[in-house]
Formats: sequence, structure tokens, C-alpha cells
Amino acid sequence: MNKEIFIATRNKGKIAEFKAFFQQKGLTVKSLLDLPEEIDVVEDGNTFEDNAMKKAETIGKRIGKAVLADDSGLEVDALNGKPGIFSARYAGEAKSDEANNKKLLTELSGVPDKDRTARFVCALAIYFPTGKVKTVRGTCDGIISQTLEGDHGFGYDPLFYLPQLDKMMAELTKEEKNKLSHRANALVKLADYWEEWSKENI
Ligand SMILES: O=c1nc[nH]c2c1ncn2[C@H]1C[C@H](O)[C@@H](COP(=O)(O)OP(=O)(O)OP(=O)(O)O)O1
Ligand SMILES: [Mg+2]
Repeated sequence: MNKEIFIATRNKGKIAEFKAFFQQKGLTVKSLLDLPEEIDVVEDGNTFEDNAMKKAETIGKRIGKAVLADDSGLEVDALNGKPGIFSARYAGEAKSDEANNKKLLTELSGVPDKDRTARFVCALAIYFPTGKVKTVRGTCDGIISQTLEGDHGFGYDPLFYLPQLDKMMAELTKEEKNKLSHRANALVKLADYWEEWSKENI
């Protein structure tokens, strides 16, 4: 019985959301933060899927277990899809959420609300020790607001307005976000695996 799921991420915001999701399924989440050594994976793919696969495969081969990885980001229409796969490093290698949000507001200054449409994208990859890899993609549509609001979540959540809820993503609890986010929409596409995972050793 394997009641543990290993996720190849160091992002604490993602880890908290995965924990809330997998807890309900009786699975314990482990991440790169639980490993004694720091394994670096260079995210040099051209798509979210390429990067997610590389993270899952590199870590899976190293630890000899099935591994889940997440590569995600924000696509803003007025910026022709930027920052996209470069979302984490948008304002530089320091990967600061605060600096990234500030840069996004600057880049969009003067752009009216109707043209501030955007989507979060999440590619998930699962690597199996057999060598098999499976990827899926989930998205979530919204609008980039003019000011930061809300203190839940992480990353670009304080700038991401959800018109259907009249709320910012950063105003949602983890449980609420896990019902509609790009990550949640991708996780649902792998539902068959989670059932298998909690029953068998994969
Ligand atoms: O739900 C989200 N709410 C807000 N922002 C989000 C979300 N999901 C991804 N994002 C942003 C954060 C970061 O700027 C980039 C992810 O970059 P990404 O390379 O996938 O993650 P990361 O480097 O932080 O951690 P890791 O690679 O160890 O999983 O997109
Ligand atoms: Mg990353």
C-alpha cells in the first residue's frame, strides 16, 4: 500500500493546495522540501507540458517512485500570452511574487478592464517507474485587476479577478480555489490515477 504521493515542487503555495486536495483522498503529500538533497531541474522546455514532464521524470528517476509535477503560469491576452511559461521568473531570477505582480501591473498600465482578460494554465505530468509519462492541462479564465486584493493563495492570485464569483482568486480559501482553479481542473483529468494510487503501490 502506498498512501503517499510525491510531488516534484518546491512551491509552498502549490504544496498547500495539493495537500488539501489529496488529504480528502487519504493520500499524504511529500515534496522536494522533504528531500535531504536539493535536486535542481532546469525548466528549459517550450511548453508547460514539456517542463512538467521534465520535472516529473528527473525526480522520478532519482527517487525511483511515481512522481507528479506541476508547471503552471499566467497567460495575459493583452501581452500576447506573456508571462506564460516564464511566469515564475517574470521580474527576474529571484522569483518574487511581489515583484512579478508589480511588473504585471506596470506592463498593463493604461489597458482598460475589457482588454485585461487572462487565464491561469496548469500542466500536470505523472511519471511512472515503468518509464510511462502522462500529461494533462487545466485552465481557469479571469481578468487582471488594477490593484492587489486578498491574502490567500500565492503568485498572481491577488491580481486575478473571477467575474463569475465577483472575487479575486486570493480571496478564496484553499477549498474554494480547489473547486475551480486551473490546478483543480487538471487534477480532475487524472481522477482514475488517484483511485489507483490510494489502492496500489504505483
Ligand atoms: O494557482 C496559482 N495562483 C497564482 N499564481 C500561480 C498559480 N499557479 C501558478 N502560478 C504562477 C506562480 C509562478 O509565478 C508560476 C509557476 O511557476 P512554476 O515553475 O510552475 O512553479 P515554481 O517555480 O514556483 O515551483 P516548482 O517549479 O518547484 O513547482 O505561475
Ligand atoms: Mg519552477
